[in-house]
Parts: sequence; C-alpha cells; structure tokens
Amino acid sequence: MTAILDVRDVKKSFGGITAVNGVSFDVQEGEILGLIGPNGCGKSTLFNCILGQLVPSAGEVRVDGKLVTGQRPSELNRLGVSRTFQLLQVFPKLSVRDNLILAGQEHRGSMLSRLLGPSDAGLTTTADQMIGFFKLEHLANEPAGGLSCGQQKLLDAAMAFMGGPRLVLLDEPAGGVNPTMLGDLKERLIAINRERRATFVVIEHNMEFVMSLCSRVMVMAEGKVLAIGKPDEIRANPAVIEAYLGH
Ligand SMILES: Nc1ncnc2c1ncn2[C@@H]1O[C@H](COP(=O)(O)OP(=O)(O)OP(=O)(O)O)[C@@H](O)[C@H]1O
Repeated sequence: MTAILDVRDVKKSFGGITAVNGVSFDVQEGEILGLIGPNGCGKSTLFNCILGQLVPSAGEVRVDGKLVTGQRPSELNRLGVSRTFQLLQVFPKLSVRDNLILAGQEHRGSMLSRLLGPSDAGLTTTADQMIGFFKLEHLANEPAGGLSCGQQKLLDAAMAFMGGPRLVLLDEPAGGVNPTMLGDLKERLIAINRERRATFVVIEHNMEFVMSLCSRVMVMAEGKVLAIGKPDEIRANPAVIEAYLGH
C-alpha cells in the first residue's frame, strides 16, 4: 500500500547547524503518528520541510507517492495536506465562523483571502459543520480573540480541517490547553480520524496526550530518528528513556 506520507533521508541545515539530519519515516492512511523529542531536536524544522515552508537541503517527500519536495504550501493544500502552527494563526477580531470561512478560502488557494477578508464563497455550510463537529456553536459569532486558549486551539484544529484534508500536521495542539479542554480536543481529533479517515502527524510535548492519542510515536533527538513504534514500545525503549522521557 502506498503511504500517504513518505519522508526519505530529509536533511536541513541552517549555516553550520544541522537541524534535521537524515530523517526517514512513512505514515499510512488513517494513522495518528506522534512526533516527540526534546526542545531544539528538529521537529518543527521537519514539519516545515514536509509542508513547503522550508526547502530541505537533501532528501525527498512524497504524498500518495507523488514527489512534492520543496513545493509551496498552497500546492500541498491542493493535494489535501494541511497544518496548524505552534503559535495560533487565528484572526482575533474576526468571528469564529469568519475565521473558518477564511481558512476554507486559503485551502482553496485564493492568495488574496487574507487581504480581502472572508466572503462566503459557499463555505458557510462547511464552516457551520466544523463549528458543530468541534462543539463551538455557542461561540460561532464571537470574535476569536475573546476565546480561551483551549477554545482557540479547537478553532485552530477546525480551521485545518476546512479544506477536507486527508493529512493534517498538528504542531503542539495541546500547548497551553487546560485539562478539560484537552479531553475535548483529543476526543474531537479521534472522532475526525475515525469518521473521516483523516490522517495526522502530531508534534506534542504533553506525553500523556501523545501516548493516548497516537497509534505510533516517533522520537527525535539531535536531528535524527531515535525510535519509532507503538506507544508502549516507546515508553519501554531504554534509549528513549535515557534521551528524553527520563529527564
Ligand atoms: N530559521 C532558522 N535559522 C537558524 N537555525 C534554526 C532555524 N530554525 C531552527 N533552527 C535551529 O534548528 C534546531 C532545531 O529547531 P526546531 O525548531 O526544529 O526544533 P524543535 O524540536 O521543533 O524545538 P521545540 O520543541 O522547541 O519547538 C535548533 O537548534 C534551532 O535553533
């Protein structure tokens, strides 16, 4: 079976720093892969190399077998790949619904959407479905800036799903989210994974969240893959315990 995402020997250097040093892994459709590792080990750089924010210094990235190395984010969006960012990308003055509509426009690749602001473009129905799915009904008309951090993370995740993506890369979705909202977020992500067969790669520092959400976990250390396996295997891996979990 062709992997939905296939990363082969990707490297990325910034001057003298090798942030990602020959990383290979693949993700099958319907999987939730966790990506963990100490600060500065190269997780975000790897995401940026996969999603076209950065061009890798070496290596190849394939989506559904198609070579996409170095292609622009808008091109990846068209192939059904989407992402969230570590720092939220919501527009604080726009309502929750308008943020979703704008995200839908961006997934369609309309470059001017950020300048022109949201126009319905037939996206209100999809936005309202996402609002329902992520249980944000009571907040639909509120400015996004007034939402709690956890609610904004839910909105951010909902925005990533506006284009009906097959593969979503989530960058620290649990960061700064309180335990109650965290449970909601996990439950919604699992539901969207099951109901839509959406595939995820999730960078996260919250170990409990990763281990309970993900089908497999990849551990990075100093730009390389230290281990990849099921959560229980990762928890029991001596190299992982020494390099990361033990600290
Ligand atoms: N644009 C850049 N220019 C120079 N160095 C960079 C750049 N981006 C990242 N780095 C360096 O690359 C290394 C990996 O950083 P990266 O942000 O990918 O790690 P990370 O695992 O995502 O960290 P965190 O968990 O803190 O988000 C670090 O040493 C960082 O300082």
